[in-house]
Amino acid sequence: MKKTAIIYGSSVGNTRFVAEKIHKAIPEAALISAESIKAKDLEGFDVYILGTSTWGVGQLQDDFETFVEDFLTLDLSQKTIALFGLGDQQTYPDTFCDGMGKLYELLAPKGPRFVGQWPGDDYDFSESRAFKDGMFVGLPLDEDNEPDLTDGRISEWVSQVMNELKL
Ligand SMILES: Cc1cc2nc3c(=O)[nH]c(=O)nc-3n(C[C@H](O)[C@H](O)[C@H](O)COP(=O)(O)O)c2cc1C
Repeated sequence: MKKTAIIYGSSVGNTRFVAEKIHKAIPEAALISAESIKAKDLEGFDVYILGTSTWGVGQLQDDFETFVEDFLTLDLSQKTIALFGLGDQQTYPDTFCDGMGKLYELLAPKGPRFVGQWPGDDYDFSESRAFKDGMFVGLPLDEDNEPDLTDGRISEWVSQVMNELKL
């Protein structure tokens, strides 16, 4: 398997909880908290699975915001990136998982290959910066309202990402 890092930012633990589940599905990957890592220590990885929750109104999680500034200094042109995001579609239907969308917008100009785009049919939201050209840019998860759907979504998404990585 390509050398893979799962990197997450989490304020009250939901994104960490989900990152641990993704790690269970991909145990060969390294699991890293965004608050404890410098970008230069991540240069040796081929694939980054990046997860952030959304805070404020549509903002990146705090640790992830600091991390991503540093991460953007890396050459990402030969790297592959999969995104996952935590949000609350009931309380924030107009900014659902915007943090993941913002993350995508910051990374896209650096030219990585993105995998793990995900359909929106199964969600109930009005607007999301993470929903582009009819698909989510990564996997949205809602631990506040739909925790029972998380395991199934992760399992399907990880299979999809693994298949895309073989292409
Ligand atoms: C003050 C506050 C603001 C939030 N803003 C948003 C938002 O704009 N969009 C969204 O989808 N979720 C929003 N959320 C929901 C969180 O992203 C969600 O609870 C998430 O699971 C938290 O993950 P974490 O514990 O990993 O940080 C907000 C939650 C709080 C408490």
